[in-house]
Amino acid sequence: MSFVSVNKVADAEFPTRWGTFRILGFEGLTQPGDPGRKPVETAVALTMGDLRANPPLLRIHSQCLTGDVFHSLRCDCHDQLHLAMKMIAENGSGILIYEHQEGRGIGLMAKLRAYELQDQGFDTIEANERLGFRADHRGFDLPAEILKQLNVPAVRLITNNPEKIAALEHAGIRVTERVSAVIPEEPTFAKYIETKRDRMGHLVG
Ligand SMILES: Nc1nc2c(ncn2[C@@H]2O[C@H](COP(=O)(O)OP(=O)(O)OP(=O)(O)O)[C@@H](O)[C@H]2O)c(=O)[nH]1
Ligand SMILES: [Zn+2]
Repeated sequence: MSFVSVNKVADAEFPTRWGTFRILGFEGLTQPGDPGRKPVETAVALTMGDLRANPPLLRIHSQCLTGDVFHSLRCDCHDQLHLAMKMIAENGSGILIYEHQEGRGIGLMAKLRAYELQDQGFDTIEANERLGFRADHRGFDLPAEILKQLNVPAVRLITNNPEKIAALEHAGIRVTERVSAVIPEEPTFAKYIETKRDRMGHLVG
């Protein structure tokens, strides 16, 4: 287990365009000596409604400053984030965990350098590899610990990424259903989606 402890540090009302959530702040203290990990990792959970009746809808969203804030059309992140919030609000309950794993965990500056390489014709995986990274540096143990704190043993996961399902199951959270998170494609991110489908096994198209 990579976390010594995970603590809820805040719980407040959170009105949004799609409805009123609660916003919860979590701090996870990582195992000392865990290479490449910050001593404390944080994540935010937006929750709505009763989380215990059925396996709730869950979205784990990885930070994408360029998509989430600037609505970049290099990727589908912005629309996926808002689709998930809308789905949860329409369902009346669910959880969105927002993790600071910018650029699939390589960080913002490295992601921008990967953009430069993509502009030269490399796909997202090749660009990461040329910078000395793997295709994906994320782990999903913090969201799994947060779910345990929330007494949520099983979820209906909003994702196209089978790795997220495997990671949650491995961490002891049952995924009873996958809910698709496909966004209408823009020409500017067609190659991004194609690489996810053809090289990363994402369930799109
Ligand atoms: N390294 C890198 N990361 C990117 C790039 N574009 C977006 N990202 C990051 O990719 C992450 C989102 O991952 P995706 O592969 O789009 O989707 P996913 O979360 O694995 O799967 P879904 O649940 O289906 O959305 C965010 O952390 C983004 O910052 C890129 O060009 N290079
Ligand atoms: Zn993005």
